[in-house]
Amino acid sequence: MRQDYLEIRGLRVSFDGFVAVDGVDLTVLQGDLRFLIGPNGAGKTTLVDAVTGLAAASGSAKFDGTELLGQKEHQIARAGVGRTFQTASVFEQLTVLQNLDIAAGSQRRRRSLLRARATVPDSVQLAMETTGLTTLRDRPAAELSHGQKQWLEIGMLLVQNATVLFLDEPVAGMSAEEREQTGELLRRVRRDHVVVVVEHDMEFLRAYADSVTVLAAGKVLAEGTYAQVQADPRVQEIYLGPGSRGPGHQAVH
Ligand SMILES: Nc1ncnc2c1ncn2[C@@H]1O[C@H](COP(=O)(O)OP(=O)(O)OP(=O)(O)O)[C@@H](O)[C@H]1O
Repeated sequence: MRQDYLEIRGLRVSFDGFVAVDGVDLTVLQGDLRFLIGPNGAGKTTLVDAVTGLAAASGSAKFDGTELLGQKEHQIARAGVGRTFQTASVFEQLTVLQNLDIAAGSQRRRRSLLRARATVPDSVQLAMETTGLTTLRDRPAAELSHGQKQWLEIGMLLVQNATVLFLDEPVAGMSAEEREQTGELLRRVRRDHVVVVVEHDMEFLRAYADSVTVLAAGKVLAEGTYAQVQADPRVQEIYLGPGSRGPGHQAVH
């Protein structure tokens, strides 16, 4: 079976002379649930912004042979690269199904979109099953829990045929049960997606990360399994250990 991958080489982003991402190389394979961690200001969000067309960057970021840098946001989305934001950007007054329909670019006219429908496109049905939202399909998004909104956002990426998923702190603010369900959801989607999770929650990371990349001051500080990076003295010093600027010391998002 073909295995998709994202390949970032020499990625560099600067803001008025301040280098936020400083020559990052990162390869993420389909099936490998990758977590991207590091202190506040390490450059994690800026890296995601660069690859998804929100920040100008130099170097290279390729997916499926396509160079993403220099392309517009919508072109990058069409190339199969999607992201979520910490604050879910779903349409609150529309139902789960309607949100997914819109994300799928359904051609149905607005009036028919707002009417209950007899059949649901396969891609939308599959996304509801994958995210566990099938029984909530006719609920307005406003009535969903924080966790369910995050899953809906992931579902919206799936129906857009995103193959590379960047997820920004998906479990922030979730209950313990929702976190576990999110972990299981990520395990399901990693099988046929390239998944990069930006996260500060170390318990979640320990439970679900296949591999971890640690960024610090715009550079890759360490990479490996959770156990490997956790044991790395440089990571201890900068992020995980006592006295570091690590997760125990993060501002609450
Ligand atoms: N638009 C911008 N203009 C100027 N500086 C910026 C801009 N965006 C980010 N930065 C700076 O770039 C650095 C990296 O920020 P970034 O948000 O990528 O870090 P992060 O690792 O995602 O941090 P956090 O964990 O707090 O989200 C920070 O010093 C930040 O202040």
